[in-house]
Amino acid sequence: MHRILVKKQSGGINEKIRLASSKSESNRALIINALSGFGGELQNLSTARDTQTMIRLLKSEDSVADVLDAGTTMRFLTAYFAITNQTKTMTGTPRMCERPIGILVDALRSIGCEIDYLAKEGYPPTQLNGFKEQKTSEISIRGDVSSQYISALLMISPLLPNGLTINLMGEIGSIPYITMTIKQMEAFGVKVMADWDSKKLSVDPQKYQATSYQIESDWSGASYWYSVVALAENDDVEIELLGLKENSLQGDSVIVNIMSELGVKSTFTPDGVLLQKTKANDTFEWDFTDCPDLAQTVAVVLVAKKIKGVFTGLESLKIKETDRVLALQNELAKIGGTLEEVVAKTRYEVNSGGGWTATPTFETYDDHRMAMSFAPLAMISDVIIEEPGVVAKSYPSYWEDLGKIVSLEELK
Ligand SMILES: O=C(O)C1=C[C@@H](OP(=O)(O)O)[C@@H](O)[C@H](O)C1
Ligand SMILES: C=C(OP(=O)(O)O)C(=O)O
Repeated sequence: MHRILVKKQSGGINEKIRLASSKSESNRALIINALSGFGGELQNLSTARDTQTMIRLLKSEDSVADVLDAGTTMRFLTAYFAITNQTKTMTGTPRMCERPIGILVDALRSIGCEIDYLAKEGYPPTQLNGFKEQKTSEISIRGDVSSQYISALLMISPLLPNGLTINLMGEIGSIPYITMTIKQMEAFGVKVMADWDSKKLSVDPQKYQATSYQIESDWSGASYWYSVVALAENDDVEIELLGLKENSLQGDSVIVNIMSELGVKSTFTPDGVLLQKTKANDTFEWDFTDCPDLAQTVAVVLVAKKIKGVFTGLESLKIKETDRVLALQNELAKIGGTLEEVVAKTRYEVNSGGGWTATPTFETYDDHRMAMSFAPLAMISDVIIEEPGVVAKSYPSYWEDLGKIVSLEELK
């Protein structure tokens, strides 16, 4: 078992951090570039394991594609391999094989792809057996389980001989990730007709144009730096995050607004964004439907700063790298916090108790965001993070970067 001690940092901070690149943008650019014939030039591709896995599997001629724990890689490659008529076994970690894929498989089957389940109906591993002819050009798909199914279908749709119309059913989660997909498709010369009032996305048959594409830094990764500033007890704290843009494709850039209520002022600079301390509100309410990956960051900040919170839109958290609601409940308890479901499956309250005295040790549940959300508590006390290597999924240089402002010690 590996553990890392993150030592309390109470001094002033004046630091510039070059943020890691976005794995979400990288994985879309890689799929779209592959569909354009691999002719483009992708700049600032992420070093995240999820992206490196995508690169490896796009090149591999192996009949088995093991995506490890990468959700986008699983969903995007399933659609990509299916539609490009490749025979592949799609698999991943035990947790990946508990993350549903049935909605995507049903949609691909109705379009004309041959796909079998190799273990449990609705879940990986799957066997992709090719695509002969398009059976339909209009499908309906639930929008409340994962937007990744919709992004996966959108990206392959220009290649379908009759194009594709996708009717989105029910609530739609993670919409900014769908618009990110659409904008990246457009950057490669493809037009998508999106009618959000009637929840209809249509794509005519078209060719992607290979192009040069620059990937932005990662706003989800930026959120942990916002935590550092929000939790700092010293007012003399300034961190400039390099590589971020105000007009981002990433919905997680909403962290700017969230943290403006929790004690962090953002000022955009020519190189990125400057974070400074400001006063926090006493209460906080947010709907995370559009930005599920920020929920852990914000929950930790609320408990540590003793700000009472109300969270909605957490439905998808239970089927991510771990059940993030349960993981948060377990670990927040170690700092006197609670995340309580007050209205079944919709409304949660975040409360804080008396705080903590001994050095807390946080488990990470094979979830990079658990490690990265809890480590900034070092602005208040020493903390120990178990299995710190989990950060490799999205932000491999997280500890190296954090080490610029705090002392880290590997424990046996
Ligand atoms: O499309 C993407 O890049 C992602 C979409 C989101 O998933 P869901 O659509 O399953 O919420 C998000 O949580 C994930 O980290 C990345
Ligand atoms: C949920 C995440 O990723 P994925 O679904 O792509 O595994 C994440 O990065 O927080």
